[in-house]
This record gives sequence, structure tokens and C-alpha cells, in this order.
Amino acid sequence: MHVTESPLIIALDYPSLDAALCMADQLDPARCRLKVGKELFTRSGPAVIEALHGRGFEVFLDLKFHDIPNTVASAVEAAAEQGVWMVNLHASGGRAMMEAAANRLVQQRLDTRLIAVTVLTSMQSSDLVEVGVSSSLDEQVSRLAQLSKQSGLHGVVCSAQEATSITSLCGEDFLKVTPGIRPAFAAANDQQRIMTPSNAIRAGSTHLVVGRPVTQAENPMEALAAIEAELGIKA
Ligand SMILES: O=c1ccn([C@@H]2O[C@H](COP(=O)(O)O)[C@@H](O)[C@H]2O)c(=O)[nH]1
Repeated sequence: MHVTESPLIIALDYPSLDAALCMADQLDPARCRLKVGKELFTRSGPAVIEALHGRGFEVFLDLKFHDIPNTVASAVEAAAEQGVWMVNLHASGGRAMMEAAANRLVQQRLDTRLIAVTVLTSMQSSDLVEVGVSSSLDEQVSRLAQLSKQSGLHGVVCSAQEATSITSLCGEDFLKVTPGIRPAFAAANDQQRIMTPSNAIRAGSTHLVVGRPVTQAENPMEALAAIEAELGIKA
């Protein structure tokens, strides 16, 4: 497995293993990690993880578990046993769920990073009100980030707009994995809380998740190179 210093994680949101591998084969494990989400994993199962590991990539399995503590702990263990670099759950599942998952990794001596989704980057304040959350969006993200840290997790998924405040609350080493990354050339799509790659790094994001701005670009490799150039990464 290649361990890259790049903060970039490319989201392989594709409907088939073939389509995902076609993109993976154009990418270099020295330049990025890859993210496997619900669509691809539901269609292709663990085979996709094996295929990406075989190509030298570290994999973030983004299945956002949210269930009772025993079920989530067992799912996290199953993911980690596949050797994934990172896996996640929803912080709104609560302390007992997060502690059970984090403890399971420790008990089984599994070296997978476990992070929690705070508030989805596709949501804005009005969406939180609709689901009955009366705190502001920033307060909710901060609360869930602190709860994730207290529960023994390695970091959170948040928008880059919250990265600075999470760093002051939870420390530099606490991972801030930020989707909603939009270079100036890309459309926002369904993302609400967005930031450019360079501003996200300046704000304290430790990892940038980029999907459609690369995978749906007319020339994905040019789009990736433009993001790397913006970040001052030499190709
Ligand atoms: O809050 C979240 C959590 C996860 N995601 C995932 O990240 C990528 C983003 O893809 P883009 O095409 O760059 O929008 C996608 O796989 C989401 O499932 C997120 O966007 N926000």
C-alpha cells in the first residue's frame, strides 16, 4: 500500500466496479487516496476494496454507519478487517454507539481511523431546523465534534467552513475530513457548505474529499492537476 502525503481523497461515486476501476487506473496512489461510498459498495461489495488495495491505494470506506452500538461496532470491525485506512459513522448516533465502535477497534488491535459525520455538507441551517435541531449549525457541528473526540474517535467529517473552530476545540491532530470542496471552476451541485481547496487547507482541513469536480470533469486528470496546482503540490 502506498502511503501518500497528499490531503486529497477522490470520491469514486460510480454505479459499477468497472467504471470505478477505470478512474482508479488513471490515478496514482502516490497522489491521492480513494473513497468508496454507498452506491459503489452496495453494487460491488468488498471486491472493490480488494481491487483498490491491489492497485496500492489507501481506501476510505464511507458508509456512515448509524445503528445501535453493537451493530455499528461490528460493522466497523468488519470494515477494518478489510484493511481500510478509514471508516465512518454518524455522530448523531450518540456517545454509546461511538464508544462501542472505537473500543472495538482498540480491542481487536485494528489500525483503521474512525471518524464521525457531524452535519452533512449538503445541509444548511434551515434543514437542521426542519429535523428538530434548535442549535445553530455551527453549534451543532462543534457539539458533535467534541462528543466524537470524547468518545475516542480520530476525527470528524465536517465542512471546511467549520475546520478552524474544530481545530481550536479538538486540537490540531484531530482529523478534519472535508467534503464540499469546490475549485472555482466547479459547480456546487447539491453541496451547501463549500470551500475552495486552498481555502480549505488554510482553514485547517486535514483531508479534502473531492468527487464530481474531478470525476465528472471533461478531463478528470486536468481537473486533478489544477487542484494540485492550487494547493502547491508538484505533480
Ligand atoms: O457531509 C458529507 C459527508 C460525505 N460526503 C460525501 O463526499 C463526497 C462528495 O462528493 P462531491 O461530488 O465532491 O460533492 C460524496 O461521496 C458524498 O457522499 C459529503 O459530500 N458530505
